Amino acid sequence: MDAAVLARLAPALQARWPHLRLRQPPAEDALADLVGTVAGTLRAAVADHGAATLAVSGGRSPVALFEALRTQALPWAQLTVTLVDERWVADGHPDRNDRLVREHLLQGPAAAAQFVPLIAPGPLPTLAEAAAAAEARLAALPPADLVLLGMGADAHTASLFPGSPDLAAGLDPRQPARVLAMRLPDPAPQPAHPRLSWTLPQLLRARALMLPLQGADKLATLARVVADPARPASPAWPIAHLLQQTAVPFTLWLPH
Ligand SMILES: O=C1O[C@H](COP(=O)(O)O)[C@@H](O)[C@H](O)[C@H]1O
Repeated sequence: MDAAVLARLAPALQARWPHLRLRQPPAEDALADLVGTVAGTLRAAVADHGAATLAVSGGRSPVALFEALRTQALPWAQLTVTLVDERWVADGHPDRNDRLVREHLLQGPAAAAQFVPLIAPGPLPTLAEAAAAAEARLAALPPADLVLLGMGADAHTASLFPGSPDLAAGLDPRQPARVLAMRLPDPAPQPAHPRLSWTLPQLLRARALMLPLQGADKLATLARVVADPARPASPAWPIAHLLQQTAVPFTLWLPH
């Protein structure tokens, strides 16, 4: 991404959404800053109420964070880890977000954490059955102490995809469901599996939201979201629904 566009992004974000907590550490400190903040938030939650719930995103971006986080001295046995979205594809498939979490986060001492996948291991249920089972599993969990969000270059977050026929339901502030089946828009983004996704109200039950953003394409998208003069929180920009809200502290990492 053009350095000049990046230089304008942080001030533009802060002007539009002054409540956002922006972090822009030097490149060599970026991962340590992110891991330290995540670990500190989880330790504080355990100190406060004896346990912590961390909800993570899938995709490829979190791999470095997961591999660094799992080396942290955390009270792993007091942690519950879950996912904000899942791809509806067979158990063990390389595109499954739970596989990513098991392989890159829940290793070594971190394996002591309780993991609550959105789709149970075993034969793949129908999408509707998977959504109903995920709803029941999430209902049994306390609100997340921390949600680690991801964002696609199309401005989706969790699996709230622009153009999905299920997006309006997912972004409805009165939506009672914690998780919904999300059919993909046409043309479908890759990997083109239908999804399960946390809804906006479920994301906003969290105590903290964090988004580490990297990649020129995603920064360019964010620049377009901020520059939308009329309605940044439109169905075209699912991420903006989280950036604009003031109920839950939102920390955003930008590259330096
Ligand atoms: O499909 C997904 O995309 C987003 C972003 O993924 P990335 O590969 O660009 O990091 C991710 O946050 C979401 O959990 C995932 O299912």
